[in-house]
Amino acid sequence: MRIAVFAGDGIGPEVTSEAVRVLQALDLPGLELVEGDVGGAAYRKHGHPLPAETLDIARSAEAVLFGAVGDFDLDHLERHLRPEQAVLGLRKELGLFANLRPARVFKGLEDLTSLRPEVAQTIDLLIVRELNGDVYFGEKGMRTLEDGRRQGWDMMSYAEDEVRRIAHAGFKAAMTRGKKLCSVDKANVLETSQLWRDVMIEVAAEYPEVELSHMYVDNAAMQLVKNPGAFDVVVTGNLFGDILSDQASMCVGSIGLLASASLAEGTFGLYEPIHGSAPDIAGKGIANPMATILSAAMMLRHSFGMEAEAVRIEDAVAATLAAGIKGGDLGGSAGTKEIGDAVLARL
Ligand SMILES: NC(=O)C1=CN([C@@H]2O[C@H](COP(=O)(O)OP(=O)(O)OC[C@H]3O[C@@H](n4cnc5c(N)ncnc54)[C@H](O)[C@@H]3O)[C@@H](O)[C@H]2O)C=CC1
Ligand SMILES: CC(C)CC(=O)C(=O)O
Ligand SMILES: [Mg+2]
Repeated sequence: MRIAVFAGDGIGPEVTSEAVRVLQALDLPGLELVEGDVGGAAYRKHGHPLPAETLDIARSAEAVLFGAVGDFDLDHLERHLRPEQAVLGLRKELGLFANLRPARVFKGLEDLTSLRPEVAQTIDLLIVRELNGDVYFGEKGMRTLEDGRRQGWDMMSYAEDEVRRIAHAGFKAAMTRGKKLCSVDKANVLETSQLWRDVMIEVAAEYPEVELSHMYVDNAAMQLVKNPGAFDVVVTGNLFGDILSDQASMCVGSIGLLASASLAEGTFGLYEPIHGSAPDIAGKGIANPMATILSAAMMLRHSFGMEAEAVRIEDAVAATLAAGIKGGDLGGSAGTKEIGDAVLARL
């Protein structure tokens, strides 16, 4: 079990080390953890946020456990050298086009979410976000116009095959869950979204058991707060999925709880919390490591077929929360290590 561990910046190393402790406690056969530099930390050491040796480590592994990247002190750098390029680069280079972001309410947190408890407790949804296209990877630029105004642009585009493969990922996920797929787009104004919608309808014919619906992204943001229990699987593009998943995290209590898996066709995957490097709390030992610990559980399930071990981790996290052990993000006072200890004790 060769796992690449890329902790990154800010709270990345703090939350990743707790997830690593959990993996080590499981006594997994042949577990081998290989660390690599990413993000601002890698830029400071190697002059690049995603050095070639880091990419090699990822390619030599069966899975990547990723913390977070981002360093406001490096915002002056040219875009291709900024820390965030590490995670974008890994997603692109490794062909990780499907980003699975589950959100459900843990027992004991029903009244801590940003929703009414009776609304919050209905949430059990999965956002399937396309991860290799859209405005993040389209042609982009900045120029100064003749009249001196600056103009910036980022091209939004999807090719049919890119939509088709994420559509299949969405329908397949729906088949393992409640068989409802809501495709979120902005087809009333965007050509990209019209193509997206056309392809979703075409692929739906291969999954007659799944009920496909369509929703504009602005309405989806509203419904996520009004009636989140109505969603089962949401399939959407890179930008909309990025935004809606942060929103979904607050519907279930905190961004410190939302895990993710970034997948290609096979069993290889990159697993990371959905949050960033949180510079505002970095170095204080107060970040919630649960999202990263739950990402490790997703890794065991998907990349190594270890369902029982994944469930053990998820149960230990749930039991920790049910016992009232919470970080500051959930109104509690437990620190990063204390939460890690509590999860380990319950394993
Ligand atoms: N995948 C990645 O590596 C990502 C990187 N970023 C980068 O991270 C940096 C910070 O971005 P922000 O917009 O501030 O987003 P962020 O997700 O890092 O933080 C947003 C807010 O949530 C809080 N938060 C995040 N994770 C938490 C945790 N585990 N426990 C408790 N509180 C937590 C933070 O303290 C902050 O108030 C930027 O450089 C950004 O580009 C942002 C998102 C994802
Ligand atoms: C660098 C960003 C695109 C990362 C992010 O916000 C995310 O993937 O959720
Ligand atoms: Mg995001």
